[in-house]
Amino acid sequence: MPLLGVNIDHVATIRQARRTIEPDPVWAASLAELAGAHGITVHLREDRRHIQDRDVRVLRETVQVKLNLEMATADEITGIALEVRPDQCTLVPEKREEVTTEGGLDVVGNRDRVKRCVDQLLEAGIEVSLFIDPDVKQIEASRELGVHAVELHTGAYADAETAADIDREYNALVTAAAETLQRNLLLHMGHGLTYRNVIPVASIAGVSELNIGHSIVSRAVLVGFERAVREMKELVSDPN
Ligand SMILES: CC(=O)[C@@H](O)[C@H](O)COP(=O)(O)O
Ligand SMILES: NCC(=O)COP(=O)(O)O
Repeated sequence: MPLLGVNIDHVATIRQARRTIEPDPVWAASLAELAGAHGITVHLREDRRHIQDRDVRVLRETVQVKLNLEMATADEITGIALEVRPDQCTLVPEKREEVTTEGGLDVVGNRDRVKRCVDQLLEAGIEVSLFIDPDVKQIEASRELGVHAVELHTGAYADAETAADIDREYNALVTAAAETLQRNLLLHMGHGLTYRNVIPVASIAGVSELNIGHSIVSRAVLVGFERAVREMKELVSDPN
């Protein structure tokens, strides 16, 4: 059974829409833990559009399950990771103008830069995972860097619309999963997984960690909406 890492980035997205203090992703992490999450994932983007430095530092103090920090290979962020020491760092590509992480890290094309970051993290005793497309060349390049795991980007599968496209992208994940396991790398997967598309991915043999965020936060907003309105209505209808 894969472990569930809950990505709480988009709790912070709602907070940053007003640059206020709520909702606090630290509280969301505690609730996720109480609900049985095996891990908490946050992506400290260089542009700080959602998760902030303070969140990562407080989460390091409060999270009792695995804390997974997603990060670019940038020196500034690597410095924060080395200071905060999450249990795991997942290296991801970043583009300022993207809405979300569009593709996997190009480990083949950026070997030296990725290696420099990986080496520093491994030396500090932090587990390292590389967020890559389901591509055998990227898997092999990841293995050569001595990382613990790869996280296969499930976005193309999640975005596929026709049955043929879904099948093709799913088969690519299944093949890449087998290639990953053959190389004795831990197999993680994530991005764009939802309540509708997760079951086939969770069923892939050997997947040990799924990181899921946007869909959980989206559902939380809706399943909590009625109660939130009721509670506000009680306050305004009976202010005394
Ligand atoms: C790397 C990844 O797949 C997710 O963490 C995703 O990056 C969430 O953050 P964004 O939606 O800001 O990309
Ligand atoms: N690495 C994937 C992740 O952490 C969550 O991605 P998403 O579910 O928010 O698309």
